[in-house]
Amino acid sequence: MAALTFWTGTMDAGKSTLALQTNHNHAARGRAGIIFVSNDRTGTAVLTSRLGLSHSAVEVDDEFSFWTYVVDALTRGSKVDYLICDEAQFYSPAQVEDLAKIVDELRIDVFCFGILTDFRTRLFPGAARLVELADRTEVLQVQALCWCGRRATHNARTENGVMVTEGEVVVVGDVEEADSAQEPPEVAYEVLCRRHHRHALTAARARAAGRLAETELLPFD
Ligand SMILES: Nc1ncnc2c1ncn2[C@@H]1O[C@H](COP(=O)(O)OP(=O)(O)O)[C@@H](O)[C@H]1O
Ligand SMILES: Cc1cn([C@H]2C[C@H](O)[C@@H](COP(=O)(O)O)O2)c(=O)[nH]c1=O
Repeated sequence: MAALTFWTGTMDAGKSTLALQTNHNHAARGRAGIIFVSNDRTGTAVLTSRLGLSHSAVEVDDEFSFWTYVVDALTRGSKVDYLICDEAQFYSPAQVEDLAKIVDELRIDVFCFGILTDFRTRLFPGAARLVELADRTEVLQVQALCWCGRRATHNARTENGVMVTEGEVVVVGDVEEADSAQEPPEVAYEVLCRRHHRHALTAARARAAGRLAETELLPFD
């Protein structure tokens, strides 16, 4: 039975890696899949993992219709057994509804990967619709860690090294450890536990305050 599965986790949790592994495992058994992505941080129409793997993909923009794309492919005689959908938080609710329709009406497996919440801790509309519609929502087992050692649950955005909680929701970027010897990046992300997100206490701020050496850091729980 086809299913809509949503794999989620913070930034840097391994979602794109799992997306590529999922594609590899299904393709290795002769199943035919299509890979979709939206706004990958390395460019257009490519799905990349920080572990170094990458794969060409179909770029999903605001106008894109999953339904039309897949029905066209089937009409042309292509076999489609599954879809891999990365950066799914950027899809619109209507696009997510199309994915559910593809599962139900065309009996194609859909595997989605994306973060749940933005830098303000609010759900992305696409991720919210996925949680509402998915047959299964799974959290990645690999834990991204806050600088304090707790499980990272939130994505923080920094601008010139300072954590911000206001701004455009979509700003493509990477997790980057600010190097004290260099200018901090204009925009970067850092994963934090809830407490340190609430306190806007990034690794750089903690280091500056001498907190990293204190009891805050250990024990890991
Ligand atoms: N040099 C490295 N050695 C081992 N693992 C790494 C290395 N660099 C990154 N990773 C792993 O890659 C993960 C990020 O994978 P990626 O698929 O790009 O994440 P996501 O799509 O969730 O943002 C990190 O959580 C880490 O486990
Ligand atoms: C929190 C947050 C993230 N983004 C962007 C930054 C990255 O380009 C992607 C997440 O990619 P990853 O593969 O999960 O690391 O999302 C954003 O635009 N707005 C945000 O609030």
